[in-house]
Amino acid sequence: MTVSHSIPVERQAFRDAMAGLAAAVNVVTTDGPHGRAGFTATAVCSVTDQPPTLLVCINRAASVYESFTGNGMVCVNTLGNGQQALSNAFGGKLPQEERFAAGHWSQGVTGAPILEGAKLSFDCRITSSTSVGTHDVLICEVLDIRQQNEADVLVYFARRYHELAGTQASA
Ligand SMILES: NC(=O)C1=CN([C@@H]2O[C@H](COP(=O)(O)OP(=O)(O)OC[C@H]3O[C@@H](n4cnc5c(N)ncnc54)[C@H](O)[C@@H]3O)[C@@H](O)[C@H]2O)C=CC1
Ligand SMILES: Cc1cc2nc3c(=O)[nH]c(=O)nc-3n(C[C@H](O)[C@H](O)[C@H](O)COP(=O)(O)O)c2cc1C
Repeated sequence: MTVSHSIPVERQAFRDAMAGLAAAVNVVTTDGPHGRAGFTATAVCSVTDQPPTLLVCINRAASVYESFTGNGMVCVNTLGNGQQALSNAFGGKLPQEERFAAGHWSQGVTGAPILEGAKLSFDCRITSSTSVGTHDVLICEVLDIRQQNEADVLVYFARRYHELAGTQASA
């Protein structure tokens, strides 16, 4: 293996490499005094199970950024098969009303919109955040989990969507 510390990795080379990482697709939502908002995110992962915590990376240039940091509450809705249209709606430049018109919503403990029919929904409170480059890493404590759908999961890999078959195993 060749290791070099002197040659900076170009942005496009990083993206091309990251396109080789398969990731779940999430519609991340918020609501509160700073408005209802949502965006598509693949930069989501588990941090610790005590207390149950996940992270979400959000671009500070996104139109939704102030709503998320201002409200301090998020719901991470993990998409299942057949929900690519929702991913596209929340990943594009559509106004928020048009994004939310693409789905049906309820509310849980945090007030953030819960997507009806999502595979999983994690209702969370943002406990801290750290700026890294263009993004903020939001540390989110999970207050409630809804497992809504046993269907296949939607995966984003090689710049397109895939449906991954199989039921989820429990420990
Ligand atoms: N962390 C970051 O700032 C970004 C990371 N990426 C990573 O590189 C891979 C390839 O990306 P692309 O070549 O753009 O094609 P792509 O087709 O995979 O990306 C689709 C769209 O999602 C956006 N996107 C994906 N991940 C994002 C992120 N973490 N933050 C902000 N926007 C994001 C892209 O900019 C693009 O508009 C992505 O799948 C992702 O893993 C891509 C863009 C930005
Ligand atoms: C598959 C996919 C994954 C994305 N992942 C992220 C992400 O993890 N973090 C992020 O900040 N933006 C991500 N985006 C981009 C946002 O969804 C997009 O910038 C936002 O919805 C549009 O921003 P706007 O409201 O400024 O138009 C992703 C988009 C797509 C299509």
